[in-house]
Amino acid sequence: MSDDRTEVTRQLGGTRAVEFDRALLDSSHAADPGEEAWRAMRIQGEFVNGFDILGKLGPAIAVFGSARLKEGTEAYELGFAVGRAVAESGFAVVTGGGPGVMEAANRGAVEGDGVSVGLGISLPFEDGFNKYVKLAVPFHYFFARKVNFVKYTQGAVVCAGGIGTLDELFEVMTLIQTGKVGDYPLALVGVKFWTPLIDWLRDTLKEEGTISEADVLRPLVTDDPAEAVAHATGRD
Ligand SMILES: CC(C)=CCNc1ncnc2c1ncn2[C@@H]1O[C@H](COP(=O)(O)O)[C@@H](O)[C@H]1O
Repeated sequence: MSDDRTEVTRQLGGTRAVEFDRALLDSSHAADPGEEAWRAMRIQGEFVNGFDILGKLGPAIAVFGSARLKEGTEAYELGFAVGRAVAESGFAVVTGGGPGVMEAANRGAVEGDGVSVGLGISLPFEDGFNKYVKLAVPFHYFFARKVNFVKYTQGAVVCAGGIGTLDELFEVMTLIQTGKVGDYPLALVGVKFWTPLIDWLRDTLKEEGTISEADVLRPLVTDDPAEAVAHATGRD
């Protein structure tokens, strides 16, 4: 591993940090209550570090997408085009800093001469930041990281992904629906990928009365990275 990679992996905290995080959510309450109290300080530190670094970022767009869809897939190509278009629009690209579509978007940001940011998460099986992240912000807690994603971006482009991507999409949709964030445009890239989800929201959730039409209509769904970025940046 190169020195750079060693450094970013170190920033993510290594194995010990992963064990600490599991301990936070351990419902057997085996931990010493005194230690638990100190864990709260560590969480606080994560917010302080994120706010300190990202507060100086300027206009930025979040790009969410699969950790597993690698170079050679359509999703990677789209992620790259999205990252480049975000950078060329004068916005920083903020991803989860990992592999797959996140790497593609950071790579596009570098290609577009833009600011390339990764909000990394320490995971038992992950490998540090992808090599296109130029500003690396390490997190140990998903919830602290999600606050920083939304707080420091003005909109999001969501590419094809799995559980993590859906978590990020529904986090944003919940915050919008409940008025916790105001104007935060959302664009979904990949008509074939996202249409079944939108149909399910409309045909099942809206039909059952658990969401409203506004919730269904909110995200733009497109195959065109330029259109997605114009929407997320509020320039459409
Ligand atoms: C190969 C592998 C699984 C590595 C995981 N390494 C990761 N590194 C950084 N962010 C991640 C990672 N896994 C999930 N995420 C977060 O969840 C989303 C991707 O999860 P998924 O692949 O859709 O479910 C990303 O937008 C990212 O913010």
